[in-house]
Amino acid sequence: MEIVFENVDFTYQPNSPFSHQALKNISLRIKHGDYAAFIGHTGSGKSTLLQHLNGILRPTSGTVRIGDFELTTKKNNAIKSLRRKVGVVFQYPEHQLFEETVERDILFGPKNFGMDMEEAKHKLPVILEEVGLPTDVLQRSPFELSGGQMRRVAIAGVLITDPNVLILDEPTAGLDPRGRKQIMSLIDSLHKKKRMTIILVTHHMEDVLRHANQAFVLSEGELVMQGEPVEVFQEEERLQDIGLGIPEELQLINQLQQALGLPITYHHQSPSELGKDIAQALHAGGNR
Ligand SMILES: Nc1ncnc2c1ncn2[C@@H]1O[C@H](COP(=O)(O)OP(=O)(O)OP(=O)(O)O)[C@@H](O)[C@H]1O
Repeated sequence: MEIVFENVDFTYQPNSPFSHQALKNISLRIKHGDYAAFIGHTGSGKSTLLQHLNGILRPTSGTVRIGDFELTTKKNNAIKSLRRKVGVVFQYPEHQLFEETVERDILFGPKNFGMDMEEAKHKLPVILEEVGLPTDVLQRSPFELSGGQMRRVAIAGVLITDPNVLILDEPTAGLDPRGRKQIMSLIDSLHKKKRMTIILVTHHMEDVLRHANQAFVLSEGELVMQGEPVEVFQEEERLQDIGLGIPEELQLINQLQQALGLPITYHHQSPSELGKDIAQALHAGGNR
């Protein structure tokens, strides 16, 4: 499902003294199977933009196309089928887990969408395996689980409706570094194995660099930069001007390049591979 925004404006409470334009003339394209990351300072419009992707909000003007579905200023009855195909894991999803058992929580979506419940129940073990939870978790209360496990339950609750697009608004907020790494690698595996389009909002620039293939930068409701993360992060000064930084590994590379006058290219290495590249560049520099 390709996602296209064409000249999208969105204003909260139009025609009121509290009116606020949160999106300004946004045009963008996310191809099927992309891993897109949205970054921007707080209040830049990221959540507002995400809410257009499954019809929670509709543009004040302009068009959002998601596959065959067109979201315009007019109301549309097909919104429920869109919501099944575009799953959203909101910020702090554990605040929306409210059923007595994990099983009931995961089955909330299928029930809401009027899906065949026997079929949905049948899928539970597979979905649990995909998100890395044991089956005995099903009869436990969601509130007995760790933060990372609760995020997995929320992701399972979205995956069970079989979406093509998975949207995650700050999925690692409040998790410790280990929990964050686990959730990011779970998202990676969903992207690769299920060939889902991933749309991520995050404040962690390292995660954008390591995982996404497209970065979109919002500032004051405008899309100010877009491209491959490594290209976007080359614009360090522009990013600083809008209150954003670049990942630590790129800062390190930039500093080394400046100090030593040696070219070091980043191409999605693990830290140890990056270390080797730097050592090689230093060695080559020393032999010049
Ligand atoms: N319901 C609302 N009514 C009026 N203004 C709103 C509403 N929701 C958000 N806004 C405003 O719209 C702008 C964009 O908000 P949004 O939540 O999309 O930003 P964000 O980039 O997701 O921020 P954060 O990183 O803090 O989640 C902000 O100025 C915000 O105050």
